[in-house]
Amino acid sequence: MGIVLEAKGLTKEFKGFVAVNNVDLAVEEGSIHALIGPNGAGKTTCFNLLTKFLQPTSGTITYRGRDITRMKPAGIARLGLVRSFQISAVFPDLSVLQNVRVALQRKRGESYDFWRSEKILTRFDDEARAHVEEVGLTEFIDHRAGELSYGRKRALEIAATLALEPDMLLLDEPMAGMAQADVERITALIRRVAKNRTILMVEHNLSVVADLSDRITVLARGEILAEGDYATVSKAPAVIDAYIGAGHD
Ligand SMILES: Nc1ncnc2c1ncn2[C@@H]1O[C@H](COP(=O)(O)OP(=O)(O)OP(=O)(O)O)[C@@H](O)[C@H]1O
Repeated sequence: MGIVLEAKGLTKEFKGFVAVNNVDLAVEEGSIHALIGPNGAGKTTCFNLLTKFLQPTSGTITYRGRDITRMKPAGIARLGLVRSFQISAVFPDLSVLQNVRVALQRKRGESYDFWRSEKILTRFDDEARAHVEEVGLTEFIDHRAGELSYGRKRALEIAATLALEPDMLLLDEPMAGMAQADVERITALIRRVAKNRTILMVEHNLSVVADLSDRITVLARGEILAEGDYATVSKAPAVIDAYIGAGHD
């Protein structure tokens, strides 16, 4: 094992307001690591810094020992560090299979003209089917993505993300807006895709966090309050105070 993703002294200021303040974070290979904290703690900002959607004011980020601090999201995705697609990236009029195939074509199509070759399109189909199966959507493979339930759309989004062959997946509130049945389905799915990958997620649902995470980092006011497994962080007085003081949804 070892550290896959590491941030040191990560800081982000917005016009003098420090949203993330000197955060050190180390994500262990093969683990499920959660970033939690009350509203306004800086989780989203931190996530956007780690996925390179925002540039830090100061600090460094390394992925597998390589400095990625100044890289772009597409560049780190090629290294295997992939952020899950947003729901809006799922094409509602395409089928489940076609959506995953588009993701595969997008990845491979960068340097070659694959569109003309029937054989290669068929090969994409086989690969796409495997990803659809991995997320448990085989029975919906020919359904329009727009007809899927919210939770199944999220599963499709994860299948499209898997098409990019991530070693590490970054998930932004995977349970947001979900009914309990979907929460259970996506929890099982995350556990399954985590078997041979590393996962970092921002998540509000604390029972999901307790259930899934090997390690939890608690942020409040842009700083790390506590870190450890759920039993450890949930007992830390600073964490209890922060959640009670700031309110939580
Ligand atoms: N682009 C921005 N410009 C100015 N301030 C910002 C910007 N983005 C975030 N902030 C501020 O930084 C702080 C942290 O915000 P962030 O969204 O990272 O918190 P969070 O922990 O994700 O909160 P939530 O749980 O409510 O999503 C907040 O006070 C927010 O108002």
